[in-house]
Amino acid sequence: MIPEMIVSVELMLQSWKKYQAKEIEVSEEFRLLATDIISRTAFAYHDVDENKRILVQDLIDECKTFYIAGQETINSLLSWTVLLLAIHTDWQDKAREEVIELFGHQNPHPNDLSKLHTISRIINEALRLYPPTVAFISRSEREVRLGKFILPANIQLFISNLVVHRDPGIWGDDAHLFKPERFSGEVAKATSNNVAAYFPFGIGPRTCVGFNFATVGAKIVLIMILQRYRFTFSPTYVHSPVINFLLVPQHGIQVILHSLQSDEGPS
Ligand code: HEM
Repeated sequence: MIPEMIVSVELMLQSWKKYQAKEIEVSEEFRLLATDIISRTAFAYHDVDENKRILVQDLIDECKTFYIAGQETINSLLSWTVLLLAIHTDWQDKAREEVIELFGHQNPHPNDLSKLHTISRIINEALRLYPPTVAFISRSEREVRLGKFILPANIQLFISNLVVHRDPGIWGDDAHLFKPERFSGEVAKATSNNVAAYFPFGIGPRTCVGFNFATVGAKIVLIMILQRYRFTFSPTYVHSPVINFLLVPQHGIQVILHSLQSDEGPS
């Protein structure tokens, strides 16, 4: 899965060469990238045993689910993360130092992805402030006590992680600020022992099946961008997060790219 992800990112970065020192709208770029990554990874199933092959109708259904659940969520995560790093260039520099220390200018190696502590904290904090899926619905199977409330069986609960993720009672008075260092220890420490207060991928038995795919994918994309570019906030950007099913930037995300190396780029 990782080699296919790397090919997709390389193709995107090839096309970025024409934006050197210019503004680029990354949100649309990441939408196309996410489509390409999912196409290359999820649907290359060609088992020699015909009985094990996926049925065409099942394949179509899986395609719909994965494209809908996966494409825009990854796009949203990458877009907000790039925006936050374009604003907080100190964190961008720290992330790049970590990348260069681990991978130099080579493509990322799967074995070392777990050593990316700074980038993991940045992704966690981006998902806290801008969770792509801001809310989801669960159903109570039986009567249940929730704090001072008794919830009857069979009701639908609208659960918003966005609200909980920004609650100063849990995260402190700086709940609205980008501070990846919150995640330098356990989630329990960041949430004052309310581990269930951080759930960008949902919670419980229906938690997101694409969690690993999305976080590994996001790390690879960020590593490969950071190796090649510094990016800064563009004055044309207008901050307008809107909930259009997912949390998206209404007017896209414009940043300025500054190339860090010759036209050849990393090998
Ligand atoms: C940053 C990226 C992503 C975020 C924030 C995210 C978030 C979520 C959330 C909040 C849920 C609902 C969990 C619940 O109801 O408790 C969910 C479910 C799901 N996600 Fe993701 N997701 C992401 C990426 C992906 C990707 C890449 C895929 C597949 C390629 C995917 C596939 C699914 C599927 C199939 C479900 C339904 C699981 C079920 O109902 O059993 N997601 N996701």
